[in-house]
Amino acid sequence: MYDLSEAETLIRYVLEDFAGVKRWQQWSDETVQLSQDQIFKLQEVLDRLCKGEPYQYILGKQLFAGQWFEVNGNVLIPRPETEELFQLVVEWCKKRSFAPDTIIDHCTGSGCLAVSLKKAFPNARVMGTDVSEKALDVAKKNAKALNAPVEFIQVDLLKPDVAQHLPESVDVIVSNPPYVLLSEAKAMHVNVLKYEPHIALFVPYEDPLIFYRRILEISVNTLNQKGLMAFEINPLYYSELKELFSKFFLVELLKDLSGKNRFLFATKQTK
Ligand SMILES: C[S@@+](CC[C@H](N)C(=O)[O-])C[C@H]1O[C@@H](n2cnc3c(N)ncnc32)[C@H](O)[C@@H]1O
Repeated sequence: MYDLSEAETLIRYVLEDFAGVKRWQQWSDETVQLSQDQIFKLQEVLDRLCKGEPYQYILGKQLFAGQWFEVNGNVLIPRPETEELFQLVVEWCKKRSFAPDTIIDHCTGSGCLAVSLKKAFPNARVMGTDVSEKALDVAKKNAKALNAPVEFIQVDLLKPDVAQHLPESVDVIVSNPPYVLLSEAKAMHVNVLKYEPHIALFVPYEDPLIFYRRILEISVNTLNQKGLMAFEINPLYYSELKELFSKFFLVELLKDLSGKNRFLFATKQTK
């Protein structure tokens, strides 16, 4: 379901992208005559929308941190919470006048975090990892289109040999890994389940901490003293995650705009 302003924005994008009706034409009093071909394209879009396909997959793009990212059914549609994570990481660094040299984004998907971080810290070496080759294809396209040289590598974080592919010293590690249990699926929107990649949503073995434990394991010795590990988390497991990371790091939980414990920041030094 869309609210009124979302629906209006969507209609404007659809008119522009699929029927070639420019923004100024949409605002002017002039009548725009659509061709048969344009009407056919609009009908096609309407059919897909009526079936519940997310408009981002239909348009093939999503705005994230002020930039358009290409998306398709092989990548999760970047969420506003993840944009909040990006902003919080940038603020954290700026507040400390910390210019990271090396940044890793695990489970990069569309590359939205990795590419945005490269834009925010152009001098940093930025890497993005993902198990899905098809997701990495999208991430690479986004990095190229947005002129953000990011190194993308295919790794399965759950396999033992991951560390050898990663730098030995890292300043910032971010991740929005899969964090939903299959048992939570019934509470999810049917269109998310139908159209978004399940590998991006669900944890294997019904283990909600699996990716965090693994990223912690491969990063505990490589994160620099002044560095930051920042995660998007499932608010249902914030206390277990806090306990896990507190064994090695100073931990701060941050809330998202809807007031949920959505982000975990782990550092080696005092705030
Ligand atoms: C929640 S999505 C996040 C995508 C993107 N970072 C974002 O925030 O929009 C999780 C990503 O983890 C990847 N993934 C799933 N299992 C993985 C594994 N075993 N190793 C590495 N990446 C994995 C998925 O392919 C997916 O792109």
